[in-house]
Amino acid sequence: MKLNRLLEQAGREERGAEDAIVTGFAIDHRKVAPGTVFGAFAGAKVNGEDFIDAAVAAGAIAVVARPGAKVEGALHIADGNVRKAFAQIAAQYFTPVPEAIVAVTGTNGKTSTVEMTRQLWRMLGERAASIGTLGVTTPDESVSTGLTTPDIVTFHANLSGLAREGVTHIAYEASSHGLDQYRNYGARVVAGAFTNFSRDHLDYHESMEAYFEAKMRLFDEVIADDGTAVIWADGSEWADKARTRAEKRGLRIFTVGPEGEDIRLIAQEPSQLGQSVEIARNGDRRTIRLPLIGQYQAANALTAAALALASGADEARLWDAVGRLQPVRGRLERAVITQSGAPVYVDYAHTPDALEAAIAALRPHVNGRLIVVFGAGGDRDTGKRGPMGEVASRLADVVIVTDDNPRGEDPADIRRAVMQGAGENTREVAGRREAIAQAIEIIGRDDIVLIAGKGHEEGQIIGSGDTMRVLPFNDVQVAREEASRINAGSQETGR
Ligand SMILES: CC(=O)N[C@H]1[C@@H](OP(=O)(O)OP(=O)(O)OC[C@H]2O[C@@H](n3ccc(=O)[nH]c3=O)[C@H](O)[C@@H]2O)O[C@H](CO)[C@@H](O)[C@@H]1O[C@H](C)C(=O)N[C@@H](C)C(=O)N[C@H](CCC(=O)O)C(=O)O
Ligand SMILES: Nc1ncnc2c1ncn2[C@@H]1O[C@H](COP(=O)(O)OP(=O)(O)OP(=O)(O)O)[C@@H](O)[C@H]1O
Ligand SMILES: N[C@H](CCC[C@H](N)C(=O)O)C(=O)O
Ligand SMILES: [Mg+2]
Repeated sequence: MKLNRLLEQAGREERGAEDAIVTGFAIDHRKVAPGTVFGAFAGAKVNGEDFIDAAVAAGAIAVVARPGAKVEGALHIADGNVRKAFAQIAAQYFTPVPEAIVAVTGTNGKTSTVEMTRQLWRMLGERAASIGTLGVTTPDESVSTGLTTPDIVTFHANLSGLAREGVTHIAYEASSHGLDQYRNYGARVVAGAFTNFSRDHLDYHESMEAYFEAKMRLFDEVIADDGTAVIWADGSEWADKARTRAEKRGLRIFTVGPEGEDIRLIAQEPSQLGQSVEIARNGDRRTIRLPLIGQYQAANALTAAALALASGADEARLWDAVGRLQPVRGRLERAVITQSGAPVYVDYAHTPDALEAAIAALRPHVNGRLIVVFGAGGDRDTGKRGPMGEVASRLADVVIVTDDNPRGEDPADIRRAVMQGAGENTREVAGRREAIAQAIEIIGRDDIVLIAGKGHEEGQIIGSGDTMRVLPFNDVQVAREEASRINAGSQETGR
């Protein structure tokens, strides 16, 4: 595509050589090829401007950079907001895109909600995909990207690649990091949901207000002018604030939840393998049998239903589809039933609020003790560790604090920080496999084990920088292995 045509479409004033043709986009100079538009971003680790010369030498024909940056040998597209300008131009290049794009933000529930939205669309006969922590999931496959919101080039390339494959509906996860860095800016988003807001990522955002501001970029800038803001309305202060922001922008408001006006959650009744959910919608009451346990999963399912409605789904068939939702990988997933008949669940709770929600989800199903195994990730928000210890210790019966992804930190230091918030019912066990084994060893017939924090993850990240290693580790698999090892051992000893 001609560079000048692209710039014109993006509403830019700059013009390059008449015959210049754009062949791609890159934000890493090592990915520049002849004809690339390079984005020089000032990052957390290094300054992309240091690589402008190298990018031009590799064939970049235009560089999006701050007005003060030095660009020689290529067109300087100067903008004070480099990431946003780059996203706007890239969006003109990567076309077509799916007709219905929706986004989900919030501290917890993004992955679950995008996955459920994808499932609903699929049951309604659409060719749907999702992009998020679980990777890019299409009608045919699932591919990991390593990030919740991929980088801007990967994101746009995926949108247009999927559209070319015939995907018409996409739900993506808008992480606060992604929103803050305009990693998903540019494409037309017809609806966006705000699930909830609580403590996380304060290593990056520094204050709850700054973290909230990053999330609000979804309503302020990402959703299309005529789009819909879906808000989980639970009466919390943050839900109200989110609503005010969406109203200010002039978006259509769709509220769902116990305080919701468009879908009101009236009652939830847990059953053996799921729950019945009573809602009011357009003056009618209806009960949905949801094959998923836990209040939070109902919240995510209803938010997904709201997104489907906001993007034009046929309501006559929607509620039946909600009743057929499948569990999301690593979210209250039952890993194994031990020899004693007690289940072991794996969940991705890695914030105090999520731990509380996961424990609350399982509580109605426990007659004996709820045993929780978890830790906290290294090189991430340190202030959430004590509160996670406190929540688990207060709400579970037995707590085993162990390692998550230690990254660049000493795992003993992380465990100690978690233990600070915990009480008498909590013990510390180094090594996640050993901790899982100990939980399964003490499980009784009426007990339930919850292994929290890593969910679907396939590896354990140890070390950082050049010494970083990812050791294969999946909680579901380890729980199965330990359960069968312990089972075999007890048969041998005749226990
Ligand atoms: C702190 C953070 O968010 N960092 C992300 C960010 O990097 P950055 O812009 O700060 O980049 P940098 O490494 O300082 O480099 C600056 C620029 O120079 C370029 N560069 C760098 C080196 C070089 O040799 N040549 C070159 O051109 C880089 O490509 C970059 O454009 O942008 C990169 C590309 O988009 C991301 O890969 C990177 O994610 C890092 C690896 C990361 O760990 N991110 C986590 C914290 C994250 O984003 N998590 C959220 C999930 C949160 C949740 O689920 O709740 C996510 O969305 O995944
Ligand atoms: N609606 C919700 N309210 C409270 N907690 C929730 C909710 N949905 C999920 N959780 C908890 O948060 C965990 C993570 O869920 P999910 O992966 O859907 O969230 P996420 O927002 O994508 O997380 P991440 O920030 O890591 O991408 C779940 O395993 C569960 O413990
Ligand atoms: N998306 C989350 C994942 C945390 C998962 C947990 N296992 C950890 O490593 O901290 C984050 O980047 O904070
Ligand atoms: Mg996620």
